[in-house]
Amino acid sequence: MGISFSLKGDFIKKDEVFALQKEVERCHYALHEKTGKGNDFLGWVDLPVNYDKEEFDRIKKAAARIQANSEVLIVIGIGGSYLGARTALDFIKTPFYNERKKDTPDIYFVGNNISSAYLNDVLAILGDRDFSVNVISKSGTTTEPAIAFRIFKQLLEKKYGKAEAAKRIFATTDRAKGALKGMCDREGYETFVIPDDVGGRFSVLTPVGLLPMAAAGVELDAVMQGAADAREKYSNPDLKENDCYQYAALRHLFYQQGKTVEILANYEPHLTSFGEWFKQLFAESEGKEHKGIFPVAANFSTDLHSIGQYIQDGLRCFFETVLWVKTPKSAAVVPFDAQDEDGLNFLAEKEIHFVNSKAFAGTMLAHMDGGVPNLVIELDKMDAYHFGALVYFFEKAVGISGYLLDVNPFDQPGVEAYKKNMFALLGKPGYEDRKAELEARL
Ligand SMILES: O=P(O)(O)OC[C@H]1O[C@](O)(CO)[C@@H](O)[C@@H]1O
Repeated sequence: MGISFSLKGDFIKKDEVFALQKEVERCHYALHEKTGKGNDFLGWVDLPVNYDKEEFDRIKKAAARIQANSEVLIVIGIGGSYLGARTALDFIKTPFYNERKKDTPDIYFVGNNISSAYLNDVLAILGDRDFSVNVISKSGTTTEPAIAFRIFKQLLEKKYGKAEAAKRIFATTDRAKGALKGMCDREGYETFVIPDDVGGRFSVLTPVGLLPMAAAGVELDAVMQGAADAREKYSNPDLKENDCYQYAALRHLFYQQGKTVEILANYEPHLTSFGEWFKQLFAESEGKEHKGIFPVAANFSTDLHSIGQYIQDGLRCFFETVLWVKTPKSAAVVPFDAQDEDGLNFLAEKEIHFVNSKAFAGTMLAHMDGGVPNLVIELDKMDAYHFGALVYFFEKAVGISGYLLDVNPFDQPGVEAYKKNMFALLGKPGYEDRKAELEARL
């Protein structure tokens, strides 16, 4: 499997890492034997081999129907009900997926913010093209997707009539409970299940991520194979043999040294949204009890010209994890220029990826010289197989890392605070006292 991991420099000695063997082993067995905190949300551990095959086929059939009758697929969801599919398309296809000539529908993601301007822009881009909707919400009551669903459901019904609209709505939600599930049963929408034991941020390999991927023509079998191979590879409790556990252990050691921020850096714009997915996975899993590494993402070399200064010379409170892709999706060379006014002819006819690789190596050494530890995850390429594998690598790593930190990595109670305030300020019935108290503070 084409993923490798290494610690660069000597910020931490190998022996210090391996000294965590017993601790890591405890976390490993807590995950695999389901005896740790949040153990009712461990469905993702065996998901790559233990998933509903009948539903998997149904996803492919639904995707084929969407491809046949829709020029656009509107995907509605937020957080884990959105970021996995978004990053899969960018990673496996391209961030220019919608602009590319293709025989699969354009895909637009809505319901991941509360901006009327964003919604209006998507409506304008959609125009009068034929479309379908995939609404994704485990709870069915999340404000952002619920508002968007109202809008696109009404648009579908106006355009096609209620019966035909119902055939164009695909809902990915809880098996039995929730507002969305109730609506699906009543209206006859085709539904796909977010398993009870898989939380939102761990749901990319469920129908949450798989239906939009399939609609875009991604080979789902390759995604699942990558994840299954990663599951196998990272199931060894021996820290010396397990790259994923070494990554988790190193994060823990850096955290103990006061490195409270992790920058996930990449050198491919196809990985920008992977950084967004990573941020949710780690922030919701570890940021609790006033503990946890704060995850941020950076896109190099772009951001070397913005936050690069801070990384080199600012506070020393972070470490970097660099995602490096060995083989780019396509190649190009630096052209020769007879004038050579920019002095770049020494690079003429050289691969642009070669230049990128030297930017990566040079940056890593500069940042390490500046006191920033570097971890490197090397990926052979960006395809469906490696996407599945990389997703599993990070999911397993955050499980171990969260247990090392002694938090429940599988809940997210803190997310409720803003929702309660928002509902109170919006005047939701039942929140009257809170509304008065909050308004007095504004
Ligand atoms: O699928 P739902 O229930 O709409 O929730 C969306 C997201 O909201 C959260 O519950 C809180 O951010 C996430 O964990 C989840 O991914």
